[in-house]
Amino acid sequence: MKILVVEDSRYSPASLQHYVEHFGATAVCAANGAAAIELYEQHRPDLILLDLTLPDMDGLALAGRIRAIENGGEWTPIIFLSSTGQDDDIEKGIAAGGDDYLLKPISEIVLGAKIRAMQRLVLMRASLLSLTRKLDAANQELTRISSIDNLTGIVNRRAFDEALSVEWRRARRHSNPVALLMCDIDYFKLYNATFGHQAGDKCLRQIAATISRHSERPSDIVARHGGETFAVILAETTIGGALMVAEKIQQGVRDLDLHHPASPTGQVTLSIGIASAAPGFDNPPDDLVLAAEKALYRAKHEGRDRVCRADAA
Ligand SMILES: Nc1nc2c(ncn2[C@@H]2O[C@H](COP(=O)(O)OP(=O)(O)OP(=O)(O)O)[C@@H](O)[C@H]2O)c(=O)[nH]1
Repeated sequence: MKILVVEDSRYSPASLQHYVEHFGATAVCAANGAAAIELYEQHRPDLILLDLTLPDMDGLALAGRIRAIENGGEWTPIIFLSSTGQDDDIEKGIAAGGDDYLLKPISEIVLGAKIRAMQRLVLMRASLLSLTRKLDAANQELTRISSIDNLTGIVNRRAFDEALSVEWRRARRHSNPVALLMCDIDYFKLYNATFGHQAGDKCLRQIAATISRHSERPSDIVARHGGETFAVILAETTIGGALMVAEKIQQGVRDLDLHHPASPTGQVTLSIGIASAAPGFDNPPDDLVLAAEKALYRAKHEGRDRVCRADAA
């Protein structure tokens, strides 16, 4: 334990330092406020013993300065040393950010007891801080896990809804369009029936990776929207831009050359519905989803393995 001892050494030569070291702690000594601040910044002690009367500044003011320097969540116990022990002094000391006080001349036994008590608090606080940090990390991991689809590793429907809503509001602020792609694997039921569920899962992972690879901008968000349906949010993208991305994705899937004998093309293909809209105050993001879904439905209806566009309201 490191203790910063701040007192005018002219009046109590080295005795406090002696006591502190007697308790197995390391003493760092300052004879005035300016030196105390410097040593505090340099050593970040575990405890401060602070005389109320210093040659260059008031002990109360120094306590306030130290509290102002501490980082958020940091807290160094301060014990004031008072020669009067008047209620007023004590009250002011605690109000200035102190935690306890000691009456001068200092009793070695009382000092030892207070150091032990503060040490307990410091240890408790450190373990609380470490627990809080672990809890924060666990919470972050939980949030990450709860937004990821287990099978494909891309974001899930819940995170998609959230992301679209955030993007929608951002686009409204900047008067930008938002585009949405709804990509659905053709005849996937038959794929599962032909090759089994495990092969179906593998196919879903490959399609997710291919869609992600061709959604190149950092702001593009690829999500698993449902069983074999994937959604792509494209920020600041018009219907023309969305069409280009959709065609790249389709080509990427064709290039995978996944054998699908039950499909008329003999390959795994995608049908894609695209929509783009400029968010206003009276068109919710659901309208964009609906428009892209309608376009996807048309792509299916018109024979699959194609991109259909719709203009959202
Ligand atoms: N292997 C696997 N299959 C899934 C998963 N989620 C959904 N499916 C299957 O995806 C199939 C989707 O079938 P449908 O909605 O009839 O669509 P489709 O057979 O692709 O036909 P179209 O979309 O009209 O071309 C169903 O058989 C689901 O069981 C999954 O996580 N893994």
